[in-house]
Amino acid sequence: MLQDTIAAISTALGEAAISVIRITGGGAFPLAEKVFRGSRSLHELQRRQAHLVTAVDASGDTLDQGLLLLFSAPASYTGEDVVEFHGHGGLLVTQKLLEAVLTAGARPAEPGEFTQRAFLNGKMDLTQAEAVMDLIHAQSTLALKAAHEQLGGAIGREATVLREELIPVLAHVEAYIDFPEEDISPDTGAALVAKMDHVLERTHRLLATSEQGRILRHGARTVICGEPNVGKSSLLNLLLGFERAIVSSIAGTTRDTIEEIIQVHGIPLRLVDTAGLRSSTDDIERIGIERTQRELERADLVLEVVDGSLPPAQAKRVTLPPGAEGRHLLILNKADQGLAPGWQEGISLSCRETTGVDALRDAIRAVVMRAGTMQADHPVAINARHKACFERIADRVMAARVALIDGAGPEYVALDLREALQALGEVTGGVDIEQILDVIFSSFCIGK
Ligand SMILES: Nc1nc2c(c(=O)[nH]1)N(C=O)[C@@H](CNc1ccc(C(=O)N[C@@H](CCC(=O)O)C(=O)O)cc1)CN2
Ligand SMILES: Nc1nc2c(ncn2[C@@H]2O[C@H](COP(=O)(O)OP(=O)(O)OP(=O)(O)O)[C@@H](O)[C@H]2O)c(=O)[nH]1
Ligand SMILES: [Mg+2]
Repeated sequence: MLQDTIAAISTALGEAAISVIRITGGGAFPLAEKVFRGSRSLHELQRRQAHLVTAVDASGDTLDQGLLLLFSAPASYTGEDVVEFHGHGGLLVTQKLLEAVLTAGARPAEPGEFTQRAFLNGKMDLTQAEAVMDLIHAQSTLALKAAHEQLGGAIGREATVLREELIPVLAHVEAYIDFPEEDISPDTGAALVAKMDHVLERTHRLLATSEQGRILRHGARTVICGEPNVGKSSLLNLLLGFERAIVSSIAGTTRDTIEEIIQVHGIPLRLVDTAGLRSSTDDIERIGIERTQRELERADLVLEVVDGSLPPAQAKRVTLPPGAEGRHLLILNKADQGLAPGWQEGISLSCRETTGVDALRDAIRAVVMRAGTMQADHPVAINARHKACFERIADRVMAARVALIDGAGPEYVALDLREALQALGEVTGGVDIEQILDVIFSSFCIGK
């Protein structure tokens, strides 16, 4: 596949020690020849080694001095010829470098285009390409771990296992279409059902990681709620480690919801500070309170804050939406003023003296893990796209299973299995029908 040559600044824009410009495509080397001058001509340069060169613009004026790296296809990130220039990280110098590279004939790369090329050139499957972005966006240790697993091909390997289990089943069923005088014997039928059951089991295990995938990628939605003035914003600031939200002794200080990502024991939490819950006549405050109610409904975790220095009878407790009990923690704040008698449960904590935070972190981990969504020992975590594919796979294999048991005829069973394989191909982006034909005609023996 002949691709045009693209270039981009691959490092963040701004003042930095170093910036990297990447060029990929069939024209990368001739183009680099025009922009980079070294002690030797480019084609003599050792591949995959750093060489000190000078970058010049179209009129030969020096732009920067830096390190040049050449990767010859296919041994590169994209699988094409790749040129990297590592220059001085400055906004203007880097932009001028990119301009020089574009003037020399490259096209500006679209977002993700380097990785897209890596995928198109077979350097990685779709799940690995997705993992590159997960890795960059990871905001917690566990999210990072899951991204590394996926980048290493964990989901692709699962898909391969499922494919290798389904293809012989399909091949077997297809064989009966070609020989209509033969029926699928009960023994064969039972064996095929057993194989489908195994596929279903594996698929469901993968599907069970989708909640974990959502939390790792977007954070567990953690809503801090409670009456005005109990210290909700103080708790947000304490967990964040800096003064994000305004704290004051005036009740009703927080009116809008504030969201920040933190990590607790490697789990990303999307913390939401809310307006204190009370009946209010102030329109703006009322809207804030309604918003809090909505947040509570979609929360993965509710941190209910009360003033623990006051007796429980004086606390107006939050009404939790149905089903939220298991993902709720009560926080008895202001413990520095002494805990009032009567509190039966709850984590005593002082935002002022920063005590009780470790106990809170442990309790948060326990709740998120207990909810059954996070599996610390299972770092694979599918995303929403994978989930849709695996749901279709489970649905189609289930349909094939029913068709087989009902004696619907091999062509119906085959149709469902083909659809399952199609969905499976979509997971990794390698939909390939040839593979099935190959199995039928080479490894599968019909001459019983
Ligand atoms: N300077 C630089 N750093 C980078 C990248 C890059 O493109 N440039 N990467 C970009 O995201 C990541 C590293 N990913 C890479 C993956 C494969 C190859 C590569 O050359 N693969 C060849 C050779 C493999 C080998 O020698 O073992 C290949 O697959 O054939 C390079 C970078 C992170 N760091
Ligand atoms: N003694 C003591 N005071 C605290 C503690 N935590 C917060 N406060 C004080 O309680 C008051 C209210 O704190 P905020 O964090 O603004 O309370 P809030 O729940 O966000 O209040 P609203 O946004 O108005 O709903 C402030 O004066 C804080 O300094 C604590 O642990 N001990
Ligand atoms: Mg507040």
